[in-house]
Amino acid sequence: MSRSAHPAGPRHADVLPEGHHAAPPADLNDLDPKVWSRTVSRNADGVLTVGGVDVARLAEEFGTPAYFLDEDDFRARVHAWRTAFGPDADVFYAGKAFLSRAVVRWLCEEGLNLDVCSAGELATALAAGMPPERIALHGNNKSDAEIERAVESGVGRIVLDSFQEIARVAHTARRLGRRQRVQIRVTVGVEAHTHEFIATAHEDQKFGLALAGSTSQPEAGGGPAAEAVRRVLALDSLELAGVHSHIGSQIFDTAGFEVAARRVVSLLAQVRDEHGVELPEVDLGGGLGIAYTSDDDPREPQEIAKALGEIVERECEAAGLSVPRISVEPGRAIVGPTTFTLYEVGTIKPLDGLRTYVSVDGGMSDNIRTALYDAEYSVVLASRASDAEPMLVRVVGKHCESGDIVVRDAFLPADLAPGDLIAVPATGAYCRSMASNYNHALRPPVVAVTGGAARVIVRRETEEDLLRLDVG
Ligand SMILES: Cc1ncc(COP(=O)(O)O)c(C=O)c1O
Ligand SMILES: N[C@@H](CCCC[NH3+])C(=O)O
Repeated sequence: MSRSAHPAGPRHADVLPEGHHAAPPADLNDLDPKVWSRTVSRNADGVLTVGGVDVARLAEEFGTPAYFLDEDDFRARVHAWRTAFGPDADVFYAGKAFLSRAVVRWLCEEGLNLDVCSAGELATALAAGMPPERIALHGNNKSDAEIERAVESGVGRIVLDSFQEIARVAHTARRLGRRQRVQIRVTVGVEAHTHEFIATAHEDQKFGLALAGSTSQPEAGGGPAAEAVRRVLALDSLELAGVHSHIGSQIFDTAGFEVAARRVVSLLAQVRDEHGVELPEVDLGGGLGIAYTSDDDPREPQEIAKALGEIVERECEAAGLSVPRISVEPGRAIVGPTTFTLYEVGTIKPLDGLRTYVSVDGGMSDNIRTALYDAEYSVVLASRASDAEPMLVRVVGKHCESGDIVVRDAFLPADLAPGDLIAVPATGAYCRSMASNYNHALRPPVVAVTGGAARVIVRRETEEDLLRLDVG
């Protein structure tokens, strides 16, 4: 990897288009602790380091693009969620955000449970030794094979998503001579303030069973969810442990969770009235937001645990119910901030009066979130510090797609040059797990860094990997 000498960059007038209002940060070398994991800093030479290892060395050893995961930060976040919710609640890490065997082992060591939503995630969890009773299986279209594998291996809960699935899980459990613990996924009718594609509790979408009998009576409890409860309670091979609600993802305020908790508790009260049964569990899902840029203001686990605990307690008290065991399923909030993606800068193309396009050696194949959700990211020059003027940039990938954008709007120093390394923070969630081989890109490795040492936990794909699948 070249570390070229840096030619004088364009002048300020070239790099900040006239009339552009976004303000560059006071110091482009700053690392906002909101968006960077806890062991990230710059060394005396201004080079970004994580876990005591500098990015020049990391790039040399592991290449770019690559995801670098701050293991201490991951463990600290897991611990914070575990202690915030305490022994009377359960925290399930949502494996869809990022899953590997190392991650499963860390979760086991730190006492977390795991939410999986496919056979592949379940296989990874079991292969890495997660006790099956600590696994929950999700999915709106679980296959027979997935249901069978889950029941057979003894997962702690299957979250039922449709009437058809109730019958299918019951049938499989009966055939295998098991009594399967289940929850019912309820759609509570909350409009989460997030991107449409990642909001999951409004009525018109594919997940869950609606609580509402009609949209004008969201609290009525006379809808499909109540019917699902009736059906599950009538089946010997199913044990109804509780209800589940997940309102969406990248959510900052707890108001939506409060409404969800209230509606879920109203269903518990109805179940008690109708069936004389108090369901022991309520899962309020995941979805807690993280800081992708300095403008984002995420809540701490402690604050979330307190708010959710209080609302469930209050509602249960009002309904005369004993308080169920609460569980949550954070994915992004645990792994998102732990990781940054390191890229090498290639082509730099200033567009007069607009912005400068900075092309990197990855793109939408390692981070689809910008293209898919208009997600915002930040970026810094990582291989050196610079006191050059700020230049408005768009960081783009190398794919054949004009929407191949990694960071839509950001500032980098105007002396940026090909061969520099730049780092995009907060890429731990839904980047490697949603990575693709578009243009036959090789998916980047995930490298865990701690205590001055780095090790690959998911290796980089090779051309042989690509060709092995191509059997024609
Ligand atoms: C059922 C369920 N639980 C948990 C999560 C995790 O969400 P997040 O990573 O935003 O915490 C998701 C994804 O949105 C989900 O669908
Ligand atoms: N994949 C999405 C969130 C959906 C998570 C699963 N329901 C993201 O990157 O934000």
